[in-house]
Amino acid sequence: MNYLVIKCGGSIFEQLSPSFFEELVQIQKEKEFVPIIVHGGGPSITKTLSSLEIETKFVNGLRQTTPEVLDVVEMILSGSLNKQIVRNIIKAGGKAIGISGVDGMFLEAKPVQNADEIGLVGEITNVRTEIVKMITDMDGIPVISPIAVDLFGQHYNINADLAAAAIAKSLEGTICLVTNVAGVLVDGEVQSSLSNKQVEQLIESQQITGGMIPKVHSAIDCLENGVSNVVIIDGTTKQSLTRFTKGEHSGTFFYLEEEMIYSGHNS
Ligand SMILES: Nc1ncnc2c1ncn2[C@@H]1O[C@H](COP(=O)(O)OP(=O)(O)O)[C@@H](O)[C@H]1O
Ligand SMILES: CC(=O)N[C@@H](CCC(=O)OP(=O)(O)O)C(=O)O
Repeated sequence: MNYLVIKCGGSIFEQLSPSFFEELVQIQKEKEFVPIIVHGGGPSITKTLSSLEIETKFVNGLRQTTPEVLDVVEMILSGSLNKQIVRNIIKAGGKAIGISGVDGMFLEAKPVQNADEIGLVGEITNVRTEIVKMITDMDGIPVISPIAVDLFGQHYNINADLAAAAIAKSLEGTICLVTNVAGVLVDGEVQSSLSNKQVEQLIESQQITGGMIPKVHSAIDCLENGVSNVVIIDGTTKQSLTRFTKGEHSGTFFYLEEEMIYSGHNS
């Protein structure tokens, strides 16, 4: 099976047109790829937190998550946004089944290393792929919200790019990170491809910041762990998904740059 993990960022929810979901349903019908949606929802979470007068802070693109914040994150991601996407797929003629990483312990996690600083943010330790396979075997499109759980029933907030990467790695699929920019920009120019080394340099020089950091880290992590095709594309451009599945180049592709091995010889 050629699983295609499509991560939809919260940054584009408002701008995703019905044609995006029609393309998705068409891709599923053509059967070359088995699509799986993983979604974020950062801006909606921030808006709701602000209406509740709860402060928002991000550390390297990850939300500082107190128990109070986590309740809001789960309500927005696994509640309204997940079901909004399910309904949009139904409107486009598809069958979608929405779950969060908590359901069936689909995404198992442990606290991140810097939990002292960022709270209830998790690192995924196990993906129960049989759960999405059950849905895709029924011709459903899984729609996954990135909340994870541990064996004690504690839940965790997971950045959606990192959740999508964990799922793509476990399924040895392809991953397409759909966002609100045309790709990774450097001095205003879209980079058509970037290597792991260039990514680190661009983070270091602060050309890549905020929400783009977990995205590029996920991209490289995927490549290093068996995912062959990783791209960031613009969800606001028509046909962006279809073009990707047809092998047309848009957005930013990623590749691994091997260490240069000195092959000189002494004479
Ligand atoms: N070098 C960069 N190129 C493009 N976008 C960048 C870059 N550095 C930071 N960003 C920011 O990252 C944002 C995308 O991340 P994010 O807002 O988390 O999106 P999503 O909700 O789709 O995950 C862009 O809208 C832009 O503001
Ligand atoms: C730990 C962490 O940062 N979780 C994210 C989950 C949502 C997300 O990733 O949404 P986007 O894809 O729109 O950025 C958050 O709380 O915002």
